[in-house]
Amino acid sequence: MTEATAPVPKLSLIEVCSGYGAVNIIDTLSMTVPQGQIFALMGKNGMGKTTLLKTILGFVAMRSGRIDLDGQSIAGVSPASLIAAGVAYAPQEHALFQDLTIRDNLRLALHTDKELKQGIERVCQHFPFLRERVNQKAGTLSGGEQKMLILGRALMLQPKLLLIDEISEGLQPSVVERIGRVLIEECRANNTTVLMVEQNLDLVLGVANRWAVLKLGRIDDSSEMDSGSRARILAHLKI
Ligand SMILES: Nc1ncnc2c1ncn2[C@@H]1O[C@H](COP(=O)(O)OP(=O)(O)OP(=O)(O)O)[C@@H](O)[C@H]1O
Repeated sequence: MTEATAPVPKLSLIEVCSGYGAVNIIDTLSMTVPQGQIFALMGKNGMGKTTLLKTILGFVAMRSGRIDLDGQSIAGVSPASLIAAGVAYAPQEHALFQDLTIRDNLRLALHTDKELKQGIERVCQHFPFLRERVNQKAGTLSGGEQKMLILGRALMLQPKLLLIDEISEGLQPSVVERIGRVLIEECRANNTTVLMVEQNLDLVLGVANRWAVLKLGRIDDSSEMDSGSRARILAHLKI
């Protein structure tokens, strides 16, 4: 009898440590993000969520442990090579060039202008308000509109793995819902895997297949999304 082989996860972290100066912020953290799923990472302020995303991307050095993308170690792989391999990042802050136009901010996601027209069209289908405003400077968009542009730019190259940092912060409920729909559509259309750091529980409950709570640099709890998830997550996040 042949044994069934488990599918290779899109991303796996094994006993990863990273941090700043003498302090480890991420502390022997292990987690697995399955292919094609939306994985929500939650946790109180300062627990290391952004640091974890930056460690995956190589912006913060991994001190020990192992990170695999499609089963292959990404130790020493530059952020630029990861982007070329289909990884995209929608950061929490300082993400846009305020004095560049929306078109030029979107263009920055690409290696060449060959994909520009098609990419802008795809982003404008998700966020139609951008269509009439592509020549406007990004800095003239409202905070919420800028968040949509940040996500749009991360989607320009139809990423295989999308890392998102608190995209819903400060957004009105209808925009949060739109973002949720966009993420679900991208996953269905392109088999995109999403790792999202998120504080908005309704968004997480609406889109995520799995969730984890980060506490002091480690996974404190994790589960597939089910009927008990809401209460469990709330218990972790209460002050
Ligand atoms: N560049 C840095 N140098 C030193 N310490 C840092 C740096 N960046 C973050 N930290 C510290 O690392 C810890 C984790 O920060 P991080 O931004 O990863 O947390 P977080 O869970 O994303 O928080 P939040 O929910 O508030 O965004 C915090 O104590 C923070 O002050």
